[in-house]
Amino acid sequence: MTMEFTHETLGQRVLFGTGQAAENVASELALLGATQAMVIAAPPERTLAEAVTASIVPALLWDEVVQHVPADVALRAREAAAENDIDVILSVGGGSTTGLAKAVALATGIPIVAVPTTYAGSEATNVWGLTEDRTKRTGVDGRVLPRTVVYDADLSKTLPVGLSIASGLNGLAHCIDSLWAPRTDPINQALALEGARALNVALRGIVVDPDDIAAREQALYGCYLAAVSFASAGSGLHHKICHVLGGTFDLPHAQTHATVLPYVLAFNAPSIPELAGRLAAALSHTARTDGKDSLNVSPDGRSGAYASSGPAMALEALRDLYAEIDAPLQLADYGFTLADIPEAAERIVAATPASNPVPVDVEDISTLLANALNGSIPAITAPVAL
Ligand SMILES: NC(=O)C1=CN([C@@H]2O[C@H](COP(=O)(O)OP(=O)(O)OC[C@H]3O[C@@H](n4cnc5c(N)ncnc54)[C@H](O)[C@@H]3O)[C@@H](O)[C@H]2O)C=CC1
Ligand SMILES: O=C(O)/C=C\C(=O)CC(=O)O
Repeated sequence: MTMEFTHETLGQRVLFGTGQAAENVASELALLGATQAMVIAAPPERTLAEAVTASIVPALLWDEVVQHVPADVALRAREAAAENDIDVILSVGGGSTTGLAKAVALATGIPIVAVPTTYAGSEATNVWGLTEDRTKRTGVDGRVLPRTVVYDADLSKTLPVGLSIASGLNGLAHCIDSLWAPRTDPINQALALEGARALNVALRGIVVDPDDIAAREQALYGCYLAAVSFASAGSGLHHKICHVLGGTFDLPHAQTHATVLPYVLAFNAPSIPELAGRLAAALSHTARTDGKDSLNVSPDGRSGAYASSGPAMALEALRDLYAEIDAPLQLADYGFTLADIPEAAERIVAATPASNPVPVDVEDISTLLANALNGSIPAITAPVAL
């Protein structure tokens, strides 16, 4: 099989160290020559933000953070940045906080130093999102890619287990969607599969002991790889579904990603059997912690022990993980209703990339959403042609 692709790697500094966020933030701000910072942190993350900003330059604290970044919230933050001569934005929080920092950077070009406290991964992408008139718009712009990411596993220890699981599955969704997204290639697939392996190990560890720092570190490592693969491969069907559910129906981001993922995998996996086999290996509960494949799958996934049954194995492995970590399974739990399906399906089909490995129509998406509404993941029954 020949290989031909164009791959772009984003330039970013990553400082990874448990218990080292304050020190790393101070040194990164000094490196940027910052004189006046805007520290964006939502009220619940204020204590975390104070801990990591104890020894930095003068700072304006901004705490109006709203999920999916409503346009009016972004406007107020941009005005505050301009009025206060801000020359660096420091975000301390989840994807919503990073997202607001990106909205300011998009308009001003001010560099961001991101300190993530969830596993959403926004800190490692050049993707921005803004919501207005019940519609979430996303775009790609180099100005929003944080200059530096400071990862510190201590900061996610306070994330409740349920949210840790949902957020980690948001990361896993980046990995899985990257296997078929518009710019998928062997490099971002490799990053995505290693990200999936790390997140699988991490989430199983966090449910057993939320204070397990090694598991929290694996989660951050996995979510970074997930985000890098997603930024490179682009938004596939899964992200398009979640953007409609979040932007138009205001469903919670991480929980929506977590809930929808198995349904999208069941839909697309039969069309990517080799990659699905490698995904099954990555998600195996016997996956090795040293990153080496514990199952017999060849580099191109074709001649492995179960490449021919890869799609069913991948779905089974994902279900096994979901059962073990008590993952969310139905959209009804988050306010989505049967009456919402027609509008959602129309919007999703209009947004889905033509490159999706399975063509989608309104009927397919309505069925997928109806299954996700009530928590019935379809089995993969169709024979897979190799
Ligand atoms: N542009 C991109 O590449 C990406 C953007 N996003 C965006 O990020 C947003 C969702 O981000 P999430 O992180 O899922 O949610 P979030 O940032 O809204 O946080 C969820 C909740 O967790 C709390 N929280 C955060 N860190 C905590 C901690 N360490 N301890 C205790 N509580 C904590 C927050 O206060 C909030 O109540 C969405 O708007 C989504 O569109 C998400 C992924 C990628
Ligand atoms: O859906 C995701 O997890 C990734 C991208 C976005 O959420 C886009 C955004 O709103 O920032």
